[in-house]
Amino acid sequence: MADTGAEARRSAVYLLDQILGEEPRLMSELLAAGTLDRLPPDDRARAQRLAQDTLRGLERADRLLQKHLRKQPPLTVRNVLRVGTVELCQGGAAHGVVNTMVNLVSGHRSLGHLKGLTNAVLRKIAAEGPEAWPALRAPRLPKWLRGPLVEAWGAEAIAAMEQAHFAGAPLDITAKGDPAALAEVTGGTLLPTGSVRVTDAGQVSAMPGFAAGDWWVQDAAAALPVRVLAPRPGETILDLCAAPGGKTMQLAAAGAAVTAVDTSAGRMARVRENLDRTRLKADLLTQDARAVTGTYDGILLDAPCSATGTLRRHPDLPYAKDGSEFGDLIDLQSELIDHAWSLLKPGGRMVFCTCSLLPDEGEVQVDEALQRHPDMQVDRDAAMVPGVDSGWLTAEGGLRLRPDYWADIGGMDGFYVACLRKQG
Ligand SMILES: C[S@@+](CC[C@H](N)C(=O)[O-])C[C@H]1O[C@@H](n2cnc3c(N)ncnc32)[C@H](O)[C@@H]1O
Repeated sequence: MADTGAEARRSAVYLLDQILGEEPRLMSELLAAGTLDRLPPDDRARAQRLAQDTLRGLERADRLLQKHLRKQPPLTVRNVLRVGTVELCQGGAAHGVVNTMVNLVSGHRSLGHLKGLTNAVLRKIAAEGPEAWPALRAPRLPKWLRGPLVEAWGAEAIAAMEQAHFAGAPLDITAKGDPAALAEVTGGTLLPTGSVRVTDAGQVSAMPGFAAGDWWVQDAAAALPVRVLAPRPGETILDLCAAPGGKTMQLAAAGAAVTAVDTSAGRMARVRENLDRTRLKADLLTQDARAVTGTYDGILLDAPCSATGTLRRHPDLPYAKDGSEFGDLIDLQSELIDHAWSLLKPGGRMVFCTCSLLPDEGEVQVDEALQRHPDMQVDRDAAMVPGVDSGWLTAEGGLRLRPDYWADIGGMDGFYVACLRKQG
């Protein structure tokens, strides 16, 4: 009989070998390089889900496995055991999971001799893992990231964020038109801030209204910067660091005259595809935002950042990164703020945002920008859009969004958003 899960499991192990290997790679890079392209769509989705679930539960899986391993096997076998453990503990049928995993190891050129070990260990996990799993703590962030985050938000908040990371994320979508109608058509829930949340979505491109361009995928927190900017029809809006274009589509759908800028030609091609599908218009410039000229009524600066707010959706990031690039990103963000400010009309407003949990990429950036630009003020009222909790307002007047907020309805990505007004 054909082993239906074999290809997806083999590919999940391959993804983990790359993400957790000596030269760690991000899942997004691996997917963009076509790693899973040869698989049919179902297997591709399953491989990705298995790899992500395993990364979310890695600490728990390793805890259970360590009892049965006298010494660490090679990385590929460890990853076979990890994927198997997570599947078994999340209700996977023991026979299918164990058989496939043993076959994966026995068919491997240099690891075949470890098939007995794989079989023995996974049988023990199948017997005791599902009961032990829920009692284990939510996996912790690696030290390099946990340290600065505990310093910023305190140990209790970080424990709550780790729960949110472990829980993963539902699918959030933004309507081109009426969000209440979209919630009805998709069977989703209308969130207080106007996004629609869909649980158990299945294949996104097969959902009603996708092909017609009625909506796009965008986390509820990521949809807030444009709501704070509140573009009006006909206004000239510069969208800096625009790809893949979630916010560009929001700006264009509001009727603004949008100029969208990004350095990456590959990512800009995705903005074009997204605009074409949704039948929305924007002028696209593939260049460094620091070289843009002209003046604009409003600016959205969604600066490149550590992306530490998106770990619910990107559990590979804490493993594939080590924080060594934070300093350069922080410097780039302040250069982008300074150049963007020079392009804003007097009386205009600029929304600065990052999908980061680090204050150095949010609150501190704004505090420092206020020192450098005497004509800059934070517009606190602009941040209070419908559905936003006043407790999310920060001392300097921005919004701090965290993955542990809205815990009872599925959380949100971590984000920082501030509306900066230029004196008229
Ligand atoms: C956080 S993502 C933007 C997400 C996007 N605004 C959206 O809503 O879909 C940051 C983007 O900044 C771009 N970027 C990085 N450095 C840049 C620079 N110096 N000038 C323009 N874009 C840059 C990256 O290519 C990346 O697409």
